[in-house]
Amino acid sequence: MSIIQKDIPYEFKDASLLDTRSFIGGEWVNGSTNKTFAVLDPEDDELICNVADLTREDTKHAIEVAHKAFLTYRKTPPRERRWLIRKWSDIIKANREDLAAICTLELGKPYTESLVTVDYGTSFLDWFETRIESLGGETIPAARGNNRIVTIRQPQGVVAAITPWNSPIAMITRKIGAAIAAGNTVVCKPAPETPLCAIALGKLFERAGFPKGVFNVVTSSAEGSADIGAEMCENVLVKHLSFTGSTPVGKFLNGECAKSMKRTSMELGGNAPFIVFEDADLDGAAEGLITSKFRSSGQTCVCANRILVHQSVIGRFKGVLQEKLGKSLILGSVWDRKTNFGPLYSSKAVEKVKRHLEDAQSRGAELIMGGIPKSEEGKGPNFIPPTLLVQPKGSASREEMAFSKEETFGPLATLLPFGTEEEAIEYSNNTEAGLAAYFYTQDMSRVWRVAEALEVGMVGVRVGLVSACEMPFGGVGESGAGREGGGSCLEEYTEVKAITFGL
Ligand SMILES: O=CCCC(=O)O
Repeated sequence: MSIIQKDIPYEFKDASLLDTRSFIGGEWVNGSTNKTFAVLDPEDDELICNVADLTREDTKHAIEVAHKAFLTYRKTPPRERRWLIRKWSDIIKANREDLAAICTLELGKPYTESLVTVDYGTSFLDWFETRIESLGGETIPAARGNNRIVTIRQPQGVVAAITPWNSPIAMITRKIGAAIAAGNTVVCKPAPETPLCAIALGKLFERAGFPKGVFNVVTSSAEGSADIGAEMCENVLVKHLSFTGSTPVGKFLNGECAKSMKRTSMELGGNAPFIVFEDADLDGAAEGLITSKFRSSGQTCVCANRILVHQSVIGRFKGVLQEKLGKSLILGSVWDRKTNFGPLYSSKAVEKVKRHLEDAQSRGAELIMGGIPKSEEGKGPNFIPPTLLVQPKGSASREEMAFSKEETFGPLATLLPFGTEEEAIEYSNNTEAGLAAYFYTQDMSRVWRVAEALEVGMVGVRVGLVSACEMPFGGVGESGAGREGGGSCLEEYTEVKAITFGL
């Protein structure tokens, strides 16, 4: 019998991937209290199912189990770890469609986009697999004479991972895959809105043949999340906390982890500028902006948030963008294969977009397309169409606009005019959250100048999408610390040990 309590237009090939239980030490458990929490379908806010609501005590148990597993797993030869990671990736690929359906169901992501998300998720495992056997140290001639120094890299121990709702597959493979590939064991707490993908990934992990306790999933309600986070920060068996989420929560967790000097990886908020210079290819820039701003309905931390267009081309750019938006984004049921633009994940997200839209309009921005739909338009409670505004020159200061201070995390794009390169850079850097930035120009000198001047961790030059398994993902300032993916992906989850030999 399916655990899903509503009708959906998708038939699972393997309904056993759907489960409401947590995964600890290779066992599927309901938790010590048997309490549950509701998971809702963002498309209509209807109940999907009730999932096990685990406690702090359950989390402590999961950490102990993961620690015990670590004592043997850390000795697994790299070649064997490689085959296990490969197997997990292959099994995920074999279940790609069902996994995408689970993502669509709990995140409201259009099914076709969910398939891409599954592929993005496995790309990390495939990338990590290639790095495992080269995870080595160095040989260093000692300056003091007859000594020789070598370094080795060892896994850290139990890694606790707190993963976000907006990318419930790839953020798990990106964190957990790297930690496990490097020889650690993991306790993962998925977001309360999207626990089902994590549970399904646990099922597929189990089938890949890893030892019990290497990957553990602790599900919890929003109310219980703080307690679970506290256990992860305070438990001395946890050696590394990896978090993707908001800056305030990340700063709090980082502070708590500092008390026991835990390593942390923090992927926090962004507020990405997107700059269209006067010499830009406007077609390319409009396509890049659609990808960057409207991918996942604007719900990623690297989505463009502050859009600057040179005052001499803003009129033309608006026309090109509007035309391309009308043609490229297809709204409809998230289960329809043609749909590529879906609802937001919750009413909380809708409220924020609404607030940013009203704020921009109250400061003089003109609505060009989209806006908050009236309830009788019947597109579902959390749906906001692609929304475009233009701020006329000379109106209220752009620094005062709500989206200049916090990321919208929704499909709202306001075009802001600017005059000089210096002005664009100054406005772009006027944020604590330096995660990603994008710009379009044909001038190679400007490419280098601007790329070097932007205070962010990732720059897209003439591209609207930078995310890739081989690119070090992460930001500067309050957008986080550490990098995920890229060349040092596994090193993040190891400790260097130096061994000095006397000859
Ligand atoms: O929002 C989190 C990360 C999304 C991405 O990897 O592009």
